[in-house]
Amino acid sequence: MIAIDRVGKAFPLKNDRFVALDDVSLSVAENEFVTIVGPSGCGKTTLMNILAGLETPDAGQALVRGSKITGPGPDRGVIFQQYALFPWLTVRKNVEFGLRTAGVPSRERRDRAQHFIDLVGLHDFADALPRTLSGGMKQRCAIARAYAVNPSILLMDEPFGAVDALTRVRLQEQLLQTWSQEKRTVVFITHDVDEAVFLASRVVVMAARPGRIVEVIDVDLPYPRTEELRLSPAFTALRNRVWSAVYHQEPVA
Ligand SMILES: Nc1ncnc2c1ncn2[C@@H]1O[C@H](COP(=O)(O)OP(=O)(O)OP(=O)(O)O)[C@@H](O)[C@H]1O
Repeated sequence: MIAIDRVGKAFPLKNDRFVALDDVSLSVAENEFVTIVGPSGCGKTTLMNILAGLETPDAGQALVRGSKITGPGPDRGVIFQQYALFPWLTVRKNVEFGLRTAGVPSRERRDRAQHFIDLVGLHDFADALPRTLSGGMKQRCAIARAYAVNPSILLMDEPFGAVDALTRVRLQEQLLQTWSQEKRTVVFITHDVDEAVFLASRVVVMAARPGRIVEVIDVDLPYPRTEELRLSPAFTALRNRVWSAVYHQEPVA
């Protein structure tokens, strides 16, 4: 579905260049949920921007279904940490927004928006303005909006970074519930090791200087993922493994 093939990206520094990504290769299967975790500056956002079509690699290429990514496209929905909702539009109008620009007729627009508003549990807030919603609700609205245009890929960059710990756990469970009902290929970036393991079927661990993949860890735990599972020894063992891979990285000589 997604193929990242020996991608490299450098940014110019004053008298030097900063290698944000060095020889990064990764394949993501259709409807797979992959998380990317790593320390600050390891190139996670740069990689996401390449997949979103907002940056181009200097070396290698990124492909979706065999076609090179050359720009943003409706096959990929992007969700950032900032909620990026239009403050003057209601939840419903925010969710309908992408459908309107895609020229979907109003009846279908309304039905599709309602479906995804219900799916993320915002039915009672469909006509509310974003400022009246909590951070978690805003992010659920952003997820509904991304889903509504029916992308086959969801690219999520620290989407739950701005909410409190308890809300974050709820949002993770809610996202998995949405995903299990409407499967998509998901690439999800996070700093949070627990989040990375809880959500994914594979965790990609990156390191900095240069930005690269150091390990890909299979999360061999069944879905649906429950609170019980989060407290299980199997989860803890995997979490500890990912933690070590992230926090005991050897700098490259
Ligand atoms: N447009 C740019 N120009 C110069 N340097 C850049 C640019 N974009 C990113 N970088 C540098 O590339 C490195 C990787 O950045 P990136 O945002 O991809 O890392 P990250 O892993 O997402 O970090 P964080 O977790 O802190 O968001 C950083 O050191 C950053 O300073």
